[in-house]
Amino acid sequence: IEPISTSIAVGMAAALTGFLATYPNIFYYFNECCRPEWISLNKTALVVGIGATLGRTIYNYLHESCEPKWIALNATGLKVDLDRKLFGQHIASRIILKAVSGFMSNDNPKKPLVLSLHGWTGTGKNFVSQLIADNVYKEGMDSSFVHIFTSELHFPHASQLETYKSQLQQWIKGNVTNCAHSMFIFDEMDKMHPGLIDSIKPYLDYYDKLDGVSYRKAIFIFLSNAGGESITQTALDFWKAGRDREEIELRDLETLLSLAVFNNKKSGLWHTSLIDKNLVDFFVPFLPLEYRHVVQCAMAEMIVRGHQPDPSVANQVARDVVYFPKTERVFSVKGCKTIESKLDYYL
Ligand SMILES: Nc1ncnc2c1ncn2[C@@H]1O[C@H](COP(=O)(O)OP(=O)(O)OP(=O)(O)O)[C@@H](O)[C@H]1O
Repeated sequence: IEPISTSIAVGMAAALTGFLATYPNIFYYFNECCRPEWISLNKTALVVGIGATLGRTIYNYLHESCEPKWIALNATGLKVDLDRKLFGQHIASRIILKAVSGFMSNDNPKKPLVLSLHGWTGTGKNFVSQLIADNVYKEGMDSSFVHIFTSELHFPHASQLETYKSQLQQWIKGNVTNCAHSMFIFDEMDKMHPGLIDSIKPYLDYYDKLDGVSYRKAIFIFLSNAGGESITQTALDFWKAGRDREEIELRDLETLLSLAVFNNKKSGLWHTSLIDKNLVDFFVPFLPLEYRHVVQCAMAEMIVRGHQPDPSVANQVARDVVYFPKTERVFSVKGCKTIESKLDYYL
């Protein structure tokens, strides 16, 4: 390299850079990104963009959506919950686990899952619905995809039947459109107007789509006391015969249940075609609860409240409960329903 020309070249480059530095606009003329006000504008846009993306990510992470992250069956969890938390319901426990696991593992069900839970008051029908919700939805009963209807609360006036019908249909359609894996619980189903039950019938059927909406991944749970008396009679017959309650099988109750529920003209269910169209997948009987189950409920409640479970307190609570029939005093009149409040008195 020739030293004189190199020095001249370096000197000229330095002079040109110095000249350009005193006239920044010349550079901006060719490269507009570097103008200071644009730099600050771009910086602001960048910060806003990153903020928005981050915000959206955090929102999606924390806010429940109709995604597998939020909705997926924990089959082991459901089994454990049914085994450990639900007392005295061996038939219901078995059917529920089989029905829910089978349905949730099917990617392409032909129809929604429809369960009809029957039995005496306080025997665990609402409780089981909660256990199902807890093991399907991350948010459990608080999930925005779990919906509860109570006949007397939501549909109190028979005169407004037509309004209720269209509201209920819109509500179901809207929610299933929003999330196919929605769950609908209808409490006091036997008190629901037959016309209203009929209005939801299309959603329970084997349709691929209705008005562009598929209902096949939804879960419908109907709760009622219908059939409770005949279930109780069977349990009492077993007790009188000295037979173990766990020996009672679904087939011992099925016929009785259908006769009691579907031949009972006072029952809302009887008037509907839900039954003869076979839209209910499983009829689930709940047995009346005995003294020992009430003790178990009291013990469980103590644990829930963070107390050391005390058998003597649990027995005191169970002794305070009313049992029927009057002579035998085998089954708790209110099941485990009042145990929670009774416990306040003893703790
Ligand atoms: N079989 C059971 N095992 C454990 N706990 C139970 C059982 N049955 C009832 N309980 C307890 O009693 C409470 C009330 O029961 P639940 O509401 O499930 O009764 P239900 O059968 O739905 O009654 P109803 O027909 O009057 O609505 C539950 O929240 C639960 O704590």
